[in-house]
Amino acid sequence: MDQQQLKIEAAKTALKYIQDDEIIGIGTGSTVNCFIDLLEPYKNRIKAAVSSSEVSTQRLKSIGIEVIDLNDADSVPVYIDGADESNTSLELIKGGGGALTREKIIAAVAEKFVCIADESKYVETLGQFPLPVEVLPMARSHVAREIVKLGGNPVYRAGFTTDNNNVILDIHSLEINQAKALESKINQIVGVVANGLFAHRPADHLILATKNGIKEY
Ligand SMILES: O=C[C@H](O)[C@H](O)[C@H](O)COP(=O)(O)O
Repeated sequence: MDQQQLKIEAAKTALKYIQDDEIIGIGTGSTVNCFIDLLEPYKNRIKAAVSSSEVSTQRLKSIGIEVIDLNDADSVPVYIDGADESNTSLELIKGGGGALTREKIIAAVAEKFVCIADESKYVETLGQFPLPVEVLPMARSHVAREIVKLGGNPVYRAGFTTDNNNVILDIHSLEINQAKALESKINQIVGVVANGLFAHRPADHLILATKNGIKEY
């Protein structure tokens, strides 16, 4: 099985979390796209979706699923999203697609956060994938200098603007052993909107598609 097939297998396994007449939270990225592509037969059972990006919103609408504002959602029982890395505690790095802030907000609201991923995402130590940080444009250089003080190597994601009209710094060369502490430290830098560490709010479940089958944590 290639990586794309593994993503589809992870997405299929997550279908069991769909409950009739409930609002579902939908993340962003190629793995979540596989999940959305499986949702058409469920569209009359799902009450509505809340979405973490304009791209996912369009994809959901194209198959006839209503997307509502998170402020109008009375509850979000389950949130399905991918990740760039997960460690064994289900702490994640997210934001490779730049959707980290809205993803973090939906994950905070959701009762259950189910992460779907192929085996390449499962790591012992977070940080090989550059950590995305969403930053207000005018604070870009300031935040970059502060990140250097924390030992990281920030790289401006040139030509990319988030759905919130901000920019992304991708932090290279971090070995993340204390994810919660680092998440908090980066959040304290003025100008940071959010960072892609999901440690204070890790996933509740991880569906990992491997060449030897599905593993659930
Ligand atoms: O901003 C993007 C999200 O955090 C994605 O969940 C993450 O980048 C994983 O994406 P993919 O499923 O394409 O590897």
